[in-house]
Amino acid sequence: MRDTRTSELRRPPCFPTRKWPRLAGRWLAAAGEENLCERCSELAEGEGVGPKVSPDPLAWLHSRCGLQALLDDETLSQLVHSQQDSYENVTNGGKTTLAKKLQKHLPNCSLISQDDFFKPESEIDIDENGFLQYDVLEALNMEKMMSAVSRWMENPGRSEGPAALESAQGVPILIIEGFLLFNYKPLDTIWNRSYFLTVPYEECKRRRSTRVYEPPDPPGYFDGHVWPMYLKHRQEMNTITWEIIYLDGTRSEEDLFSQVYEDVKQELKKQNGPRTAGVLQQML
Ligand SMILES: Nc1ncnc2c1ncn2[C@@H]1O[C@H](COP(=O)(O)OP(=O)(O)O)[C@@H](O)[C@H]1O
Ligand SMILES: NC(=O)c1ccc[n+]([C@@H]2O[C@H](COP(=O)(O)O)[C@@H](O)[C@H]2O)c1
Repeated sequence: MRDTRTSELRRPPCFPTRKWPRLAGRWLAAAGEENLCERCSELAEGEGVGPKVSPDPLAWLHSRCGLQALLDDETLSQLVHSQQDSYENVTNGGKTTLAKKLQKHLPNCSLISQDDFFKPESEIDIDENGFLQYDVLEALNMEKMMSAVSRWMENPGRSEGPAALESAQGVPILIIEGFLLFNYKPLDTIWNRSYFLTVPYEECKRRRSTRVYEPPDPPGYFDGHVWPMYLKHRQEMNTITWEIIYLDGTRSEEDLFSQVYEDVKQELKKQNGPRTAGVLQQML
């Protein structure tokens, strides 16, 4: 394979720029140039490799030219997934766990969870594979979530329970946790601190497989919808200009809590007034 070839491939939008040439090179090297038919070679050099959200450029090439993929599914799957090790993912990253622990330890702290604002199943779109499209902003009633944020801003602080009375002296803090916060423009200006929990593909998939959503994930849902949507949303986050603190979600719950707790305390020392912090998970 000529070295120049990978640099000529157009990067699918779902891959981070810095990783694309290496990934493309490894895929093509693994396929072997002799395995690419003439039409696929033309496509690779001309139109670019890969549909918008597929981690599977070779299969895409062959589907475009009418041939079947020459690599069997298992080999292709291993290849594709071996590239994801360093990818961050968002679902099951430990957002809720961390956010609840912070709320417990920070005085006068309120928590809003994006998960509470999913639309009913009857309003969720379905794609051509029959997958319900839950991992998109359109699946969430974001206007309702924004109303909850506005209500907190108008009257910061917890209103419920004796704990609120005990901690009423503390600076009001609002934690918003969710898997699609930084892609929602109306929230862009409200963050005082932004955290993004990341976990590698394999760990994310493992954690997701132990979790039961309503409705439960059908077979193939993680690779067919959840992961591609995550990659797409991460790509969109490339334009964000404010500081996001990335946290390795494979660290222990205690470690993660200590780091963010200390950081929030430092932030509180610097400024007075109501604070908002976003804990963006990771997906699922
Ligand atoms: N730091 C961690 N290390 C290992 N597992 C974790 C950690 N934090 C959370 N988990 C586990 O991962 C799963 C998802 O956690 P959760 O907090 O609900 O994630 P999210 O809100 O990001 O979807 C749960 O089973 C939880 O016990
Ligand atoms: N709460 C619901 O109604 C519902 C239903 C199906 C899937 N989900 C999943 O929830 C995930 C986001 O929540 P977590 O970040 O807590 O995992 C999405 O990946 C979505 O697929 C939620």
